[in-house]
Amino acid sequence: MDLALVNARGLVLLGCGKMGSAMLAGWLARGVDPASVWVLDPHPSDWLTATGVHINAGVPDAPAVVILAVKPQMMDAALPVLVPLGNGSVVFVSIAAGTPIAKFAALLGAQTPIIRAMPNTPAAVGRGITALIGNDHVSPDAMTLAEDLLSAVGQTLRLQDESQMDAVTALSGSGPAYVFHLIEAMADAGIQQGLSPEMALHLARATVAGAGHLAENTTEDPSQLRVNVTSPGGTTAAALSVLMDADTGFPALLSRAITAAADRSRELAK
Ligand SMILES: NC(=O)C1=CN([C@@H]2O[C@H](COP(=O)(O)OP(=O)(O)OC[C@H]3O[C@@H](n4cnc5c(N)ncnc54)[C@H](OP(=O)(O)O)[C@@H]3O)[C@@H](O)[C@H]2O)C=CC1
Ligand SMILES: O=C(O)[C@@H]1CCC=N1
Repeated sequence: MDLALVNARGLVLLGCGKMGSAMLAGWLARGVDPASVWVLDPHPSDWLTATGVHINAGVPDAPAVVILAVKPQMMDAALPVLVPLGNGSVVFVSIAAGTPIAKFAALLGAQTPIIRAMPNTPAAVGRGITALIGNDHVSPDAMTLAEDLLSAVGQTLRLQDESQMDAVTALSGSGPAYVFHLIEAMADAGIQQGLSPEMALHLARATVAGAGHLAENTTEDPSQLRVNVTSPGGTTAAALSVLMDADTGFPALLSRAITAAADRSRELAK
């Protein structure tokens, strides 16, 4: 990561809630100097205060990068304070769902380098994945800087077209919630089968975490991994006949869920 540039010119973080604090924790752990970070947030947490970053203080004239991490609905109210940094060399990186680059260009100035990014909450443990795309004013060095920052909290992936962002938001941005709900649902089903709540949650959490780790660390694709669990005529086959039902199984359900999320992302753009 180009810490020298961030540490020399500064990083401004607008909004330090769940995603902002997850990313900030990663940057500080990777050597970003707290004295080079300016955070704007109306209700700083105890954790944020203890980091030693500047909080709600005047921001530098030309920081290396500004990260926009407020809710999409708050952007109109929150952004005006940063308009003086637009139309210059300061790179803006927005992680707001559904908010197009054109909206930031309209608010910050048409010449502003703007990157739209979509991270996810496993960033809090350095295991996020962030998709990015920038406008024509983003130089290769600026894109690399944004990628370096976001790779401090996980993997990064460049998009070819901003229109892909709604699907990305629906799949990987919101996706951790689907997996957490899977854990909840598996645990509840285990309780129905007679396990204690503690044991059911323990088994469900470890199973999802272990399966995710295996899926990421093998050359076999997920469908083969599924087959590897499934003995002919056995218990897994019985479960999969329910989960793979064309009308009521996982594929149809997740298709509906991800379509709803992508549609909501498109709505937020309006
Ligand atoms: N959570 C997630 O999984 C993901 C979220 N995102 C995007 O990240 C952004 C932030 O989401 P998330 O972290 O979940 O939301 P949070 O509500 O946790 O964080 C937003 C933060 O912004 C603060 N804030 C509100 N108004 C202002 C303002 N005027 N100036 C500065 N800060 C302000 C809020 O303070 P207060 O709470 O006191 O109002 C809060 O601390 C959203 O745009 C979302 O779409 C993207 C990917 C994943
Ligand atoms: O729910 C949301 O709108 C945000 C964007 C992706 C994850 N959380």
